Order: sequence, then structure tokens, then C-alpha cells
Amino acid sequence: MPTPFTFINAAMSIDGKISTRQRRQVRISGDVDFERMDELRASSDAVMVGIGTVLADDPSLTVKSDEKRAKRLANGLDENPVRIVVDSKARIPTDADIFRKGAGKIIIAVSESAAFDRVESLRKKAMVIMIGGDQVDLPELLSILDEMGIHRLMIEGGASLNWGLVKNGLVDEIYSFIGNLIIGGATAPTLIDGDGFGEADMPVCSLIGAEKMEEGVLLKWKLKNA
Ligand SMILES: NC(=O)C1=CN([C@@H]2O[C@H](COP(=O)(O)OP(=O)(O)OC[C@H]3O[C@@H](n4cnc5c(N)ncnc54)[C@H](O)[C@@H]3O)[C@@H](O)[C@H]2O)C=CC1
Ligand SMILES: Nc1nc(O)c(N)c(N[C@@H]2O[C@H](COP(=O)(O)O)[C@@H](O)[C@H]2O)n1
Repeated sequence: MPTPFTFINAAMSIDGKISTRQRRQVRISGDVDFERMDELRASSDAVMVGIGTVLADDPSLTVKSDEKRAKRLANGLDENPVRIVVDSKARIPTDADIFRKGAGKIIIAVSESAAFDRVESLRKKAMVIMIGGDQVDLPELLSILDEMGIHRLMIEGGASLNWGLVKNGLVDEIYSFIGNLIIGGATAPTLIDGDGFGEADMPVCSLIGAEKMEEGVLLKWKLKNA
């Protein structure tokens, strides 16, 4: 089953946290990293987040730079990449920023466990893909996206979606900006949460980039089994 070239982009603290224990967003990146993130969005066919991120941060996932949106339009693309939310139980509020801000296609991926009336109200706002029994079946979803012409997929978290994708061997590369703060908290989300790997199964990665950026460092990893 072909799947898109898929990369995770995230910002984490020195201690590997991506938000506070109350799941409140923290500004970890500086302006240079946000600019880099915007370029990644602008150069991707689609940007994906989990419903936990939408409920916590209410992101719009739009390309922020006027120039970059204009360049996409000039290339015959929508001004924003396709924005995708993985939302097994169709919990996304219908007034979420993703529906209110920015032009372009939106896909909500739900599972068969989603309530019928919730799914019907989402169909008025976005394309709904129902795939999987209790949770969204991520390998099937990525295969459908590839068939739809999405060949470069940016993942913007959060911790559980990142785990689901890495566990299923669906991630090609990980870009993590490590900022100059310590968040702490045993329950604060990390770059990859979930159940964790057994010792024999831990993916071993190749370091393909390391760069000092403002007061932090950007690391780029390639997953060897991808
Ligand atoms: N610093 C950064 O770069 C970023 C930080 N964040 C932070 O991450 C936190 C959100 O992370 P999480 O709570 O872990 O939520 P999440 O955004 O990873 O969404 C998790 C949800 O995805 C859904 N899902 C459906 N199918 C799934 C599957 N097969 N595998 C895994 N998940 C599946 C489930 O409903 C699950 O509850 C927030 O606090 C947010 O601020 C989010 C994005 C970027
Ligand atoms: N890359 C990065 N650095 C930070 O410091 C962050 N706080 C985040 N947060 C994520 O960025 C998304 C915001 O999207 P919009 O500006 O609303 O389009 C959102 O998903 C946050 O979790 N990322």
C-alpha cells in the first residue's frame, strides 16, 4: 500500500515536552523556527493533527505568509494545504478555527465509533473519511490520502497521533526543534507518547541534520525502517 512521504514537525522543551501538563500550548519556537514551519506547511500537500491538538490549541493550520500563499496560488494550488484532523469519535467543534479561518480543503478522519449525528454535521463543513472500527485506521487512512494525490504529508502532532503513526511505521522523517526551556511534569505530553516500544522494537534513526537556531537546536532524523 503506497503511503505519502510523511514527516513529523514539532517543537519541544529541553526535557522533551511539547506542552504543559494541563496541555496548554507553550511558545517554544522562536520566529525563525515558526518561519521554517510555515515553509514546511506551504510546501506540503496536506497538514495533519490529532483531535487532542485541536481541542487544546484550536489551530487554523493555515500558511501564514502572504507571499507563500500567493506562490501556491500561482502554482495552481489552493492557498493552504489540505488540513486533516484525525478524530475517531468526531469530537471536533463545528466552530473550530480550522473551519473558520483560511481557504482550502479540510478532511476529518473518523472511525465507525463516531456518533451518526456528529458525522452528519461535519459533512456540511468538510470531507469526512470514515476508516477503522474504534479508532481511525492510520495505515488505511494514509493509503487513501496517497490515492487522493497527497504525496507529501506534514504531521503537526500531538503526542498520541505521533505515536500511532510511528508505531505503524508510517513516518519517514522527524524534525524537532528543541527550545531553551524546561517544562517538566510527568504527565506533560512528549514528542511521542502512547504505550511505548519494547526494547526489541525501538526504531533506530539516522541523524540527517543538526543546526543551532536562535536559542535552540533543530534536529532532523530519518527513520531507517520507513
Ligand atoms: N509543541 C508542538 O510542536 C506541538 C504540541 N502539541 C501539543 O500536543 C498536545 C496534544 O496531544 P495529544 O493530547 O496526545 O492529542 P493528539 O493531537 O495526538 O490527538 C490524539 C487523538 O487522536 C485520535 N486518534 C484517532 N486515531 C488514532 C490513532 N490510530 N492513533 C492515535 N491517535 C488517534 C484520538 O482521538 C486521540 O485522542 C497538546 O497539548 C498540544 O499543545 C501539538 C502539536 C504540536
Ligand atoms: N512548531 C511549533 N512551535 C511551537 O513553539 C508551538 N507552540 C507549536 N504549536 C503548534 O503550532 C500549531 C499552531 O498552528 P496555527 O498557528 O494555529 O496555524 C498548533 O498545532 C500548535 O500545537 N508548534
